[in-house]
Amino acid sequence: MRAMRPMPRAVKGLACLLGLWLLAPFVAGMVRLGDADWSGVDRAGLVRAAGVSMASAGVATLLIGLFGIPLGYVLARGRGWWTVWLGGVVQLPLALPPLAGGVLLLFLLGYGGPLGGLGLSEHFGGIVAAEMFVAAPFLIIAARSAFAAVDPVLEDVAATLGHRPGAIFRRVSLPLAWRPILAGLVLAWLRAFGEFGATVMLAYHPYSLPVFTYVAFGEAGLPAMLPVLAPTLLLAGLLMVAGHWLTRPVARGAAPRMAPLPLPATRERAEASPRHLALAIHRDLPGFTLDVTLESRTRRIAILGPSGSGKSMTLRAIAGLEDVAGQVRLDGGDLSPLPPEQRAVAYVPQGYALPAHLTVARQVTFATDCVPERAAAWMGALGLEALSGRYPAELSPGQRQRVALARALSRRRVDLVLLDEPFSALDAPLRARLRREVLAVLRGMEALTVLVTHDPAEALAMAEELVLLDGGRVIRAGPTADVFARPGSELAARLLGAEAIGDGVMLPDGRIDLGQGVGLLVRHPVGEGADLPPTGTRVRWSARPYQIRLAKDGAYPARILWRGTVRDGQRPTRLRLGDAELEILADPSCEADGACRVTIDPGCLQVWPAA
Ligand SMILES: Nc1ncnc2c1ncn2[C@@H]1O[C@H](COP(=O)(O)OP(=O)(O)OP(=O)(O)O)[C@@H](O)[C@H]1O
Repeated sequence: MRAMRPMPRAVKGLACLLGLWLLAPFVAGMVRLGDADWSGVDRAGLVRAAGVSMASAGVATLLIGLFGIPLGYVLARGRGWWTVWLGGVVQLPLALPPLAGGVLLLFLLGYGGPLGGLGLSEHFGGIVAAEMFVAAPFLIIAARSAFAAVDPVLEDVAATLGHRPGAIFRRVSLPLAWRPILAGLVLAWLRAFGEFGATVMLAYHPYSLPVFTYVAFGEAGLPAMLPVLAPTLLLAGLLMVAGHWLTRPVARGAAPRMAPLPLPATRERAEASPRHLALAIHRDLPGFTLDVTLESRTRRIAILGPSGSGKSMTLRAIAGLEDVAGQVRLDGGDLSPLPPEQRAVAYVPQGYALPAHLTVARQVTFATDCVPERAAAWMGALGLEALSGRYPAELSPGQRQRVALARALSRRRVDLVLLDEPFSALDAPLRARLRREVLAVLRGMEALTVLVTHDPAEALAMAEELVLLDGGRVIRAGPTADVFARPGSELAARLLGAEAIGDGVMLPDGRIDLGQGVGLLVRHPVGEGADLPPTGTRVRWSARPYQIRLAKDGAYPARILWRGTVRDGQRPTRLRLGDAELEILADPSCEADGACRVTIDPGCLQVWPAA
């Protein structure tokens, strides 16, 4: 459990003062208990009035809950002027003195009013109507805040798992918001139970408990009040205790048992055929425009880009969760008109989106078309079996990420696997193992995978095609090896991890003239010399710092300019190669100094025309 942080003294002092002020009238009443006059109390009338108040408050609260919970949801999720207007309207009864509220209700429900024919005036129904009017805002405001606190991404992910809006409301939004809503219902009942002003205007008869108290006060004065107040205090106290009990933390539910089967990927399967994804999507936001056009025939695409470049938005647009213009086509079929629950996607969002009220086992089996055996297999493969009864709050970020992965991959039918940084919270060995396992499963699936990542190595390991995004636009796309070899711009090269960058001029034999007689050999993955910038073009080139190695028999002469201290088993070393100065990570055991030779694999070089 989290350690308690000390509270500021001033805050505690102010809180206690208000608590004392609220308690003071009760103490004052207790002190006067001895003066209570029980003789003149109409006990039968008191019991009747208490019954009327309990029943009317109960009916009013039921109706308030039935209509107020949906209204709270609409206010929390709705957009536009009418939600603002509606939000103001529901607070009006709070702003009015209850007597004024009663007068307005009389205009509506009294004799001659538009709803006077209902005959609610001087009727039990009138008490309920008055209580609803004054007590409803308590529940609506509580429900609106409770729903607003539910992360909309949880609802989005539930939609991608096949749940329709009604089911999402019942299975995600309502359970997550339930405890504050229950507290709102208790408050509404208490307010309805104690309601006097509006009731006395609309329905003086039959006596509710507050009206009975008022009448008794008028007839017998203060000494008769204590016996009359006793049931009020008792009932209110009982309800508060019941409310506290109802809103206590819920007990842990038992996890369903599942018999694990081997993962689909462990069965030998040939890699499925490529799929055709065509994107032409556009979205204008204040300060950001997403404009992605992309055509790809492959099985696994990685989207790489700096933070805020639109990677997640693109993924969400493919899932149908983003309000974009344009089209998302898969194998020629237009997905754009389909809601997320009909797009057959396995979506792993960045924040994992695990509803707090479901155990790990229930999270993993949450999809409408979950295959329980597959879920069990994934739980085993991802090391989640021992955690199956835990709630998300009891998991580490890495464990939550694994649950989100298992949930997405346990669906029966998946056309698109959409992974938003699915391995980012995992430690390096687990990340490497999971990458391998997930890749093996993806190879065996018919689905097309779109992976969002910051990690060029992950993109290289997992994707056949690579898309580089910057500022909401595609700056380079193509086969992964091709994009790595020809990033096309310095920005793209840096996104791919280029750090050692030099200049040169293309020579006719597929080499780059680095100056001082050094001709750097470049091999294009598609074929020797193919698709290289034309001879004479000024180019920039790069390699990763660890891809330039000091070696006695290296192909190129170089000069060491500076050697740093060993860090993480490598020594940062600056050297001159031709006219370029490069920083590399050298093997610390290498003692070379001054003149040296280096080797660079021609296949790892990235080349692009200088701007
Ligand atoms: N409601 C909004 N109004 C204005 N801009 C928005 C809104 N929502 C998102 N953005 C902007 O859209 C851009 C793309 O967001 P997105 O989440 O797709 O980025 P990303 O590339 O996934 O970033 P990261 O790698 O940090 O997750 C960001 O620059 C963000 O500031």
